[in-house]
This record gives sequence, C-alpha cells and structure tokens, in this order.
Amino acid sequence: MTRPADGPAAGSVDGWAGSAAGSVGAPAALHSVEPGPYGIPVSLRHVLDGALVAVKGGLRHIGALETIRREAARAVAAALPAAEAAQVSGALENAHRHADTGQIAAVRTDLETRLRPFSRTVLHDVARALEPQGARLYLSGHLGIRIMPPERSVGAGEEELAGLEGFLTPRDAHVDSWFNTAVNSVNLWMAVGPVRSGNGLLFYPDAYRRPLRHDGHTLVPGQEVGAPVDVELDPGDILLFAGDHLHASQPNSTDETRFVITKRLCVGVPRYPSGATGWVPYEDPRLWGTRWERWATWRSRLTPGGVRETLRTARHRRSGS
Ligand SMILES: O=C(O)CCC(=O)C(=O)O
Ligand SMILES: [Fe+2]
Repeated sequence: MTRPADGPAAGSVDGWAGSAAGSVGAPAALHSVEPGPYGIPVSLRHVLDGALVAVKGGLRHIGALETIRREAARAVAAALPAAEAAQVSGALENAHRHADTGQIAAVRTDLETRLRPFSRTVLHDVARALEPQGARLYLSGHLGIRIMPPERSVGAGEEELAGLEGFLTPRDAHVDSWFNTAVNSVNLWMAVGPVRSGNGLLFYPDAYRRPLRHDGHTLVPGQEVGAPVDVELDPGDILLFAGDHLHASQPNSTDETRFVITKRLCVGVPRYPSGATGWVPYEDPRLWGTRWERWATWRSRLTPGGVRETLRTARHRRSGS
C-alpha cells in the first residue's frame, strides 16, 4: 500500500489498492462504468454517498480528448525548444525527461489559458451525457491543469513551484469544502495521460463525512482516517468523486509525469459549510448564451454561504480602503 510521505496516520483497517480497470477484490466503493448509447450511466447521488466511479473512455465519448491533446502539444511547442517539444508533444508523460520544472510550469500555465473556454464545454457535455439526476446540475468555473512530474525530478524549494501544490507538486490530505466548494460538489478528475498506482490520487473512504480536524486547508496529522485507496486510470477516463472525500495527491514515485484535468459540478443547489475559508460559485448553464448569462451564479449567491461571502468581501473592501 502506498502512502503519502507526510500523510495522515495509518488507520487500523487494512488498505487495498483498487484499480478502475476492475482488479479482483476491489471494494464496492469503486465502480467502473462504460458510456453507452444513452450516455453515461452514473447516479451522482451514489457518488455523493461515497462511490468512486471511473467512466471508462469518458473524454473520448464526448469527443474532447483529441482537442485537449492538441492544445497540450501547442503549449509544449510554445514553452520548449523544437527538438525537446517534438519528444514531449505527443506524450506529456515524458515531459520531465526533456523539460525542466520551470518549463513544465510554463506549459501548465499556458494550457490553463488555452483550455479555459473549451473546458466549460467539456463539463457541459459531461453533465448532459449523464443520466437524469433528479436534481439540477450547477457547473463550476474551476479548471485544474494538473501536471505532476516524478518527485525526484522536481527540485525542492524551486521558486516557480509557489502556489502549485496539487497542480505540479503533491497536495496533502484535504476535503475540498474545507476551503471553497459546496458539500454536494462532485469532482471530475479527467486523465489525459495514464494514471498509475504511484502517481495518482489517494482516497480515505473510511473517513468520508467524518468530522476531522483541519487548518482550513489540510488535515491535521495524527488522526485515524483508515487506509488509503489508489486508483488507476487509462487516458480519457473520468473519475467522478465527491469533493468531500478526504483525498491527497500520491507523491509521484513513477517514471511518468501524470497529466490530469479537473472540473467540478454541484448536484442541486450548492450547500456551503459555515466554517469554510473561501467560497466558489457554480453556474446555472440554462442561462448560458441568453441575455441573463451574467446572473448564472445567482443560485450560488443566494445561499447562506453566498451571503457570507458577499459580507466578507464587503468587509475586506472597507478595511482595505
Ligand atoms: O490531482 C491532484 O493531485 C489533486 C487533486 C485534487 O485535490 C482535486 O481534484 O480536488
Ligand atoms: Fe482536492
């Protein structure tokens, strides 16, 4: 069982390494589904109940994988000399062999700009492909470009790494709603390249929805959280998981740079925890392309969390002026 270097204390429960490809003995919490003629057969309620669901070939199903790869190749061509770019553009998993950390960081930033509009379409397409959920889906503007080189290829303390925890360097165990998301938020963790045991994401299913001590950002160490689970994905797979799962980047001990893109949606009206350190809105996509588009976040704003955020912003503005 792999465990993050500074991760939480091991629990007493035996761990397992599940494979989205369906390893023998994988526990009920991990499911693998195939998109079919009627779309993606996943119940998001089930996901909010704690299920980890790998949608096999989800990015291909909505026709997005090639566009993402093409934009990645352009970002690589813009950041690297031609000879190195030629080695990396088709296979970002080789990035660390031909690019230094600063160049990988530049690719990541550039790709974020290139993919921002398209990623909105990707999320919308996935939401439409999902079976009816019996609740309205609200879509977040969040876009995470997560390009994680092997740990040993990343020099400690390099200044270009500031603020890239979870995006280029590992992020310790956390629950997303501790800092900004809704508790009914679902993460789309989309594998552009291969995700392997040793470079993926770790989950602590035994800790799901349990009260945990944290600093508003990361789990306070030394708590019983059970054994971590890791998930393997093929390029194009989409892992759906509740953002309220305790999860952590697996420090990359493989020979490959791991490349994942993340988006988020909310099942029903967003519900924000009162103690969160930040806040993010989710949009109502029915207003996209209409003259009401600028009100697309109204349902998020008209929540206790949204009102708290408005007051917080007003306070900051007053104290800053
Ligand atoms: O990809 C990672 O390592 C971190 C991902 C994460 O924390 C998230 O998607 O919420
Ligand atoms: Fe997270």
